[in-house]
Amino acid sequence: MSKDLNQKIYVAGHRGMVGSAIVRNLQAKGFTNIVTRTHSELDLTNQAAVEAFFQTEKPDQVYLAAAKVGGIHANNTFPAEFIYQNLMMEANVIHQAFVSGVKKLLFLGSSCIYPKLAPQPMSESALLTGTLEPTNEPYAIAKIAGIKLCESYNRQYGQTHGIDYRSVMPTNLYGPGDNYHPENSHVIPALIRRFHEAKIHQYPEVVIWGTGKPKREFLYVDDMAAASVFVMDLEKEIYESHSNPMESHINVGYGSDVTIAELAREVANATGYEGGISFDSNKPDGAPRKWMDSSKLHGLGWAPLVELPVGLQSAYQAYLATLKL
Ligand SMILES: NC(=O)C1=CN([C@@H]2O[C@H](COP(=O)(O)OP(=O)(O)OC[C@H]3O[C@@H](n4cnc5c(N)ncnc54)[C@H](OP(=O)(O)O)[C@@H]3O)[C@@H](O)[C@H]2O)C=CC1
Ligand SMILES: C[C@H]1O[C@H](OP(=O)(O)OP(=O)(O)OC[C@H]2O[C@@H](n3cnc4c(=O)[nH]c(N)nc43)[C@H](O)[C@@H]2O)[C@@H](O)[C@@H](O)C1=O
Repeated sequence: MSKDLNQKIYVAGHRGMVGSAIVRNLQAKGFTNIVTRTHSELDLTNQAAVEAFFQTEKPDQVYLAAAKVGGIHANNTFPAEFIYQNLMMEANVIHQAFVSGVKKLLFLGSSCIYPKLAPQPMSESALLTGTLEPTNEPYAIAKIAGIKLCESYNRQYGQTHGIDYRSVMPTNLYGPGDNYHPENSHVIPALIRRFHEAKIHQYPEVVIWGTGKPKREFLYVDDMAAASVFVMDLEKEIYESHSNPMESHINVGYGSDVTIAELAREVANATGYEGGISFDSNKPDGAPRKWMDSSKLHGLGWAPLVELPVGLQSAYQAYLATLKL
């Protein structure tokens, strides 16, 4: 692990759920030179602005946790924004990082890069072996492009310029800093909000989108941040001993998954809601299952710490805190 606590680290997306957790993790480890810009200070889709930023700041390391992010409905409703903004942010940041001399970069992708019907659990080698889930194909294509940008810059310039750009593929994430929008968020923040409101207003029933049968694997955001810093800081020889240059991304999962119906009962428990639960099968289910094979990362020595019921309690407390702001 790198011991230089003064190296300049740019965390792109530092006000987002994952970016803010990465900043917390780095600060707890004693890193003192963390560079950040809000979206309004630096629009990462703007090539000239990104070039000027990198030429001025010349960071040593980059965590690329900025992205256009949303749940199944947002992905399905705004496909142009998801593909365009993510492609632009990735191309601008990865290229300008390279041009300005950044040696180490970590790109955050997503488990939706894998085919809709990939064998479970999904290993890194499942990439580009089948058709994607249609509700988030544009976002997934952009995330695959991010992986390929990192791989291509490593292949062409790794030896000559000493660069080492890595990609982590997170499973579905949740925790403090999440987006609680009623339609555009992911399932956990959506259900925390819906169950909380149902408890307060004593609604007899909460409606869950889809059939409740899809399975998802959920990882607490501070575990994701820890995994990101772990992968960034792994010695090159150790990282490469577990990866193939043509398959340089690495999965970050929790280890087990639950059905959406089981999740709904967990969220009801976490929020203290005692009414009924029903399912609206007119809403999309999305991928039937997205269970990650995280054995590569576990083999390198990383494991998650936060179990789902504990993480949901913490996420609920974080949601309640947002209501007092
Ligand atoms: N949440 C999840 O379940 C999962 C997330 N991921 C990936 O993890 C990463 C982080 O996601 P998460 O923290 O949840 O997302 P958030 O939406 O919480 O944060 C995204 C961040 O990106 C910033 N951002 C978006 N567009 C721009 C832009 N044009 N210029 C500058 N900054 C921009 C946002 O700033 P602002 O808010 O000001 O717009 C925000 O700080 C993403 O790459 C995402 O794809 C992967 C799998 C699952
Ligand atoms: C992280 C991942 O996130 C997205 O994919 P997804 O895994 O389908 O994520 P989701 O959290 O939105 O839904 C998970 C499941 O839950 C069900 N569900 C029930 N009720 C609600 C609900 O109220 N809101 C939401 N959003 N889903 C609900 C929903 O129908 C689905 O079956 C990608 O687009 C892509 O962005 C990506 O990478």
